Amino acid sequence: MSDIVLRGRGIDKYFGPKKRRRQVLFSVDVDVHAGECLAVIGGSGSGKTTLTRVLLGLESADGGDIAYQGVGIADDAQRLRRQSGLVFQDPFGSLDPRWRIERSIAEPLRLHHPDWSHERVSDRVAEVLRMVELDPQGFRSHFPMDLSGGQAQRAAIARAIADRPRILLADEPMSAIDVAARIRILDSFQRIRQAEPDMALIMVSHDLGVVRHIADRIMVLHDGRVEETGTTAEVLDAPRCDYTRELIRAASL
Ligand SMILES: Nc1ncnc2c1ncn2[C@@H]1O[C@H](COP(=O)(O)OP(=O)(O)OP(=O)(O)O)[C@@H](O)[C@H]1O
Repeated sequence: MSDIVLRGRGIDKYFGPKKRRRQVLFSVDVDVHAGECLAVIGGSGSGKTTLTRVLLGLESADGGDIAYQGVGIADDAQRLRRQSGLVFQDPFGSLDPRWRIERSIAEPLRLHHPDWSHERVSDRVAEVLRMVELDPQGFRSHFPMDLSGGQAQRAAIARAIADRPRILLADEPMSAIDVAARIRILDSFQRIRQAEPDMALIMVSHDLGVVRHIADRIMVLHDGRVEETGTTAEVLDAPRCDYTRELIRAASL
């Protein structure tokens, strides 16, 4: 398989004050390969969000090692932050309500590439808006409040990928969006993956239909422990664990 871009070994995480400390991740091992979509699935509270935040250095781990492109993230957190994009459940939380969409997408580009001309920034904004099927002509001058939830999520995705991240984390990106609008978001992710074949996509999702559609591999978490990891077909069509079978059965109800 392709290169490992992010590797976690023995990741432990605790929450809470000293006396009531509760462990939420138990010695989790995870590899994320360049260019793949790794889906992280599991019941509510199983640790999906915590694991992905720890992997990207947004939260500290209490045990274990995480390396980005072979370098421990404790020594180089800045580089990982800069080379990762984040998409969350609520798109309006990622877009400043006072800014037009153009500015929300352009701002990180200007920050990271002070040498880029106005035209170059503007061209990249248009390019990423087209990737998520938002016509730059109209949408670049809209404010978030002018957009539907699905459009706002696609604008948030455009913002997250504008600077060509090596890793894109999408945490339940469709769960707050109407069912009818979800397909365009999935299409946007597919288009981005084609345009950026080395970018790794880590997708946290409850929706096994979405996962089957987009993921190459799946990691199943249960109460902070890895139940199984395998290709999408292995995990969804021939699960090895009872817990995975339960998740699949529940999803088909
Ligand atoms: N900041 C925090 N402080 C204390 N406990 C936390 C914090 N964040 C998460 N937890 C706890 O850690 C456990 C794992 O939470 P996490 O959000 O990672 O699970 P999840 O699988 O993403 O859940 P969901 O699918 O409901 O979003 C849960 O018991 C949660 O209550």
